[in-house]
Amino acid sequence: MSAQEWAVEAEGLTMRYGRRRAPVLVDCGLTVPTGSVCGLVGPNGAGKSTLLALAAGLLRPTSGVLKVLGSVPPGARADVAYVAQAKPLPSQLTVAAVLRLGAELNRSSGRWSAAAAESIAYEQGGLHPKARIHSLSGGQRTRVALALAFGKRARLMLLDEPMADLDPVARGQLMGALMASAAEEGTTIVMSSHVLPELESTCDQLVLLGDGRVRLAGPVDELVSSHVLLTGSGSLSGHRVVEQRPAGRGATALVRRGDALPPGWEAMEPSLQEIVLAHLRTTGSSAPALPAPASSAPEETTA
Ligand SMILES: Nc1ncnc2c1ncn2[C@@H]1O[C@H](COP(=O)(O)OP(=O)(O)OP(=O)(O)O)[C@@H](O)[C@H]1O
Repeated sequence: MSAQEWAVEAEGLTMRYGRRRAPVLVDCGLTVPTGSVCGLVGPNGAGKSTLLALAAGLLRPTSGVLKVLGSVPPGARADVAYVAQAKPLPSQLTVAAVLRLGAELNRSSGRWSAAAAESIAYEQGGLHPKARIHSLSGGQRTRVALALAFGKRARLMLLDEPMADLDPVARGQLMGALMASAAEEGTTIVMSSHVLPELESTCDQLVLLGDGRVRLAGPVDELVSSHVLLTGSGSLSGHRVVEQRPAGRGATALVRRGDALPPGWEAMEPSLQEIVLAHLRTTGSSAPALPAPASSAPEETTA
């Protein structure tokens, strides 16, 4: 793929908040193809919001290369919509005024769609145009933030846990709108989330961060086909084991697909959720990032 075909590309990306702090992201390399829907997962504190804020141009990397739509952020700002986890909006304004502000701020791009923004806020969301932001619930505020993102008709949407405070109907509705935007307009979507089933049904790319590093990244179908879920017992020596857990009298193990099945084990195709959970469980928790080892390749244990 040429550089133009990556919506986001990072190489050796390192970020620390202050010289004395441990780095939050260490030597991260990843690519997100244009037009893809990419799930960004990782434990609390893994650096997902930091990565999205870097891509939005709100933070500067400590070192390494980060390009968004071919430019160093915030170079492509006009083509990027960013919805932060906190969804900051002017609390005294009405919903209609916020959407007017969105139209004003995006006038120069010529791409603003009042219809797209209003559809999310009013038709689908039932918000009153005269409602003030401070009077809205958390989920309703999220809807306004997403309405702005849809109105912008950006080429890339960077969404930080966009569905976290939405009810199940609203989640389905807005995920549907995101998928339609990706399918019909080729919008690239990078979305952090802890809701794995939601990602499984929507994402074609995945990036898993852990301990400040990219632990797993690539097309979902390749990630699934490169793993096998084994049940049984016996030695897994020589196999690249991601995680092994006791189950009944034997064990289940998620391993990287190799040439031959080990004797005594039955193989199944794992779900994306099983793969992500296994990597998350073996990646550690919300501990601070470790100093950089030599490579950012996915880490596995070998039994
Ligand atoms: N402004 C900041 N100043 C200093 N440290 C920060 C700042 N923002 C984030 N951090 C630290 O960077 C690390 C990664 O935080 P980040 O919010 O990127 O993680 P996350 O993966 O989005 O977590 P979560 O799933 O909980 O939202 C955490 O250890 C956090 O304390």
